[in-house]
Order: sequence, then C-alpha cells, then structure tokens
Amino acid sequence: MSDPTPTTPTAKVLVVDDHAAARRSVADVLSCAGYAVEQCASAVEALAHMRDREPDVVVTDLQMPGMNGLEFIEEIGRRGHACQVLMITAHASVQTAVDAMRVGAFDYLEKPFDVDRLEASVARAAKRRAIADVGDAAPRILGESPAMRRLLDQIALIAPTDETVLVCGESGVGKELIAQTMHSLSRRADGPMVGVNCPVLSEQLAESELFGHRKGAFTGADADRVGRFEAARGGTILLDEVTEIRPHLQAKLLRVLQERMFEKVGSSEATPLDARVIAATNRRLEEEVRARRFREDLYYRLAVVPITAPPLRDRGEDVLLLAEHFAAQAAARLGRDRRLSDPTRDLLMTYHWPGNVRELQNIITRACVLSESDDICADLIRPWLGPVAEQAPSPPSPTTPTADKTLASDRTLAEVEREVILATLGRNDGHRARTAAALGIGVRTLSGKLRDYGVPPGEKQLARSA
Ligand SMILES: Nc1ncnc2c1ncn2[C@@H]1O[C@H](COP(=O)(O)OP(=O)(O)OP(=O)(O)O)[C@@H](O)[C@H]1O
Repeated sequence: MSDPTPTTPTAKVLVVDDHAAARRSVADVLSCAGYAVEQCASAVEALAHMRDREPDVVVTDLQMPGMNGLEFIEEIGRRGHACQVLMITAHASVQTAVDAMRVGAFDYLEKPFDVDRLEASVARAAKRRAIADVGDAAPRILGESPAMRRLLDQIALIAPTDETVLVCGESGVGKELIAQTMHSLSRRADGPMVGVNCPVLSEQLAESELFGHRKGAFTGADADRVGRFEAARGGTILLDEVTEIRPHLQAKLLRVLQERMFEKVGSSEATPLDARVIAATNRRLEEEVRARRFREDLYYRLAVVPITAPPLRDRGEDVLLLAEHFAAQAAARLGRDRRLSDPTRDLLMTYHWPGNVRELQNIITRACVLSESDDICADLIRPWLGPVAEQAPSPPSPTTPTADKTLASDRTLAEVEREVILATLGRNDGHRARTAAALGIGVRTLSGKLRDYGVPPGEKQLARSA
C-alpha cells in the first residue's frame, strides 16, 4: 500500500487492483488531479484498510482473484460504507453495467479508458459523496425478477444518452426513482434534476412556471422569474403526470421540444433548451391520444424512448426483497430489530399490491413502528391489506391437499403445474393478478399458460371446477 498524498484536504480515493502497473497508473492520474490517493492490491486488503480510513471514492477493478469487484461492492454496501464506487472492467457489456449498478456502483469504466473520463467520473463520484446524507446512501432500484432485470438493462442503455424518455407505469411503481437514476447515470449528473408536477400547474401561471417571465409581462410580474426549463439547465427536467398538461400548454411544449428553444413570457428572445426531458405517466398515453385528450404529435416527441415499469404484482419475489429492504431501513431509523415472520412473508406474496412499491413501503414502515415484538407478524399487517388479503386463503403448505396429491401421483411435471395453477386460480375466484402473485409469476405468463390450457380470458367456471 503506497501513500502518495498531495496538496489540500480533498476527496480521498482508494484504488483497488491486483495488477500493480494498472493500479499505479490510475493512482498517478488521480494524484495529479489533486486527490488523496491510496492503493490496495485486493478487495480483502481494501476492506481491512477501510475499517480505519474511510475513502470518499473507491475505484476498483472487476476481475481480481479472491473477491471480485462485484462481490467487493456488495460487501462495501453490507458494511454500510458511505463511499461511492467506480468499477473498471475489461469487457463492458450491458450485463456488466447492469450488474455493477445493481450492486450499487456509481459508474463503470471500460478499459482502455481515457484520462479525462476517469477524472470526470471520480469528480462526479466525489461530489455525490459530498452531498450524500451520511448513512443514507442514494436510493437505488432494487429488483431481481426477470421483469426488473429487463428494465434495469434498458435503463443502463438509455441513461447515458440525451434522448427524451417516457416512463410509464401504475402509480407507485417507481417512475420517479427511475427518472432520478437515469439522471444520476447520465452525463448531466452534475447538473440539477428539476421536477414539475404537471397536475398542480395552475391554468394562468403554468407557462410562467415552466418557461419563466420577464418583469412587467403581466399584472403582478414585478420581477424576472426563472422557469423550470431554465432552472434545469445542464441537467434533467422531469414532467411528472404529463397527461395532465392542458391543451394550450401541450402545443407550447411540443414547440419547445421540436425547436429546442423556449421563450419567457413577455420576451421574444429565445433561450436554448439545455435539459434532458423525462416525462412520466400512470395513464395509458396511447389511450389518451385516441380519446384526443393528448396531442398525438407531442406523444411521439415524448415517447422517443418509452419504458414501462412493471407493477409489483408481476415481480414475484421482489416483493420480499423490497419488504426486507424497507424493514431494514425502518429498523435502522427506529434503532430496533425488525424481522418479517414466515407467515408475513407468505401474506405479502399473496397480496396484489394495487398501490405497488409505495403501498408496500408504507405498510412495512407502519408495521415496524407499531410492532410490539422484533418479529412482524401477519395478523398486524392483514387488516391493512384491504378485503383481498382478509379473505386470502392461507398460503399452500406442504400438507395442503393440492401438494399431497401432487406428491402422491406419478403425473408429469406439466400436469402438476397445470393442476396447481388451476387450483390457485380457483382459490382466487378466477382473479388472474392475485393468482399470478400467489404463484410468484407474471400475469402475462399466467395468461399464456391458461391460454394453453384452453381457459379463455375471463373464464372462471373451468378454474373453479379444476
Ligand atoms: N425498485 C425499487 N427499489 C427501491 N425502492 C423503490 C423501488 N421502486 C419504488 N421505490 C420506492 O417506492 C416509493 C414510490 O416510488 P416513486 O415515487 O418513484 O413511484 P412513482 O411511480 O413515481 O409514483 P406516482 O405514480 O404516484 O408518482 C419511493 O419511495 C421509491 O424510492
């Protein structure tokens, strides 16, 4: 471990790589840039080092003997270090990028990388570290289900571009979190992220709110005003619930997106648009267009890259992953231990989560506060889940008749699967979303299987009789 420490108190960077020459060259670049740089030859050595000397930024290689870069980043997260991590990889693929992001890396660089890119990335990481609330690392998108992996793949591809993105999904699925993540993974991450809650834009002041105004532009405009598009200069603007923008403003917004210029109210001078635009909606925008409530031309401008966040009921065991995460967060805030009991986990898996991740977060947090014991029991949560969960059958256990029959028979796996699916559908009164959640599969997968079994959409009789 060497100790080339230059100049003034500045961000501390730890470079971790088993190849001494590569490690030294990264360390030299960063030392010259004014960072306090230290080096370790392995992840294990680095973890020991970090016990005494917490770096602000860690730059680690992916391929290392013993603990690799991804395992190292996970371990850093588990130990609660607040540093930001940059991963260097010889073979950057979408999968590597997604894996790095999933385990909590701030950025990744592909070898060979240029010095400017390394410096820029470390500078952003150091800045992020400086503004991060200690002990409350930047929120990240959790999810390991196939649907979420696909989404994370898309985000990793789209984030670094400057394209306009439309994020669709039901209320509470994480659209704002996705927009924030895209911003922080973009070249504009150093710039501001400005949100506009479109439903609350007032009829009279919406234009001034978005584009600003000149003093004297209208009665009451007694000073110049900076609008949201200008405030987002160099960064990202999120138009949340974009369908709620009124028709005359839709026309203005369309022009701004087409011309990449906007004018303040009361001014004829055009200001260039220097913000990445992300729009979000929990409505089906195509339907809004068909119903002529939303301009088709604006839709095409916004939906250059459309992405859809899946509802929580289609994410299988992500429900438990998220529940554990929210419980750990709440427990840390409360300074108590909190665990989900097995019946609670089963209950969470059988519910269909109409309010998605936000509903799960609220319920778990409330349970952590109100629970009298460390174990959060199902009876505490059940009444909060609405009529569905109150009536929900107890989850199948190895002694339920279905499972017994399954074990006793010598049928094929496909037959057993068919029977379990139809029985679960029957127990859930033919409700497909609930059935899919209970089985831990997506609704589309379920519908595909039911189609194969000859169950037409909406058909409940067959399900009940199965
Ligand atoms: N995959 C996820 N991992 C971790 N936290 C998540 C995830 N998805 C959502 N959350 C958390 O759930 C809450 C709701 O998410 P968010 O506000 O982004 O949803 P939304 O789709 O924008 O909601 P709305 O449609 O009501 O505006 C937030 O606290 C967010 O941090």
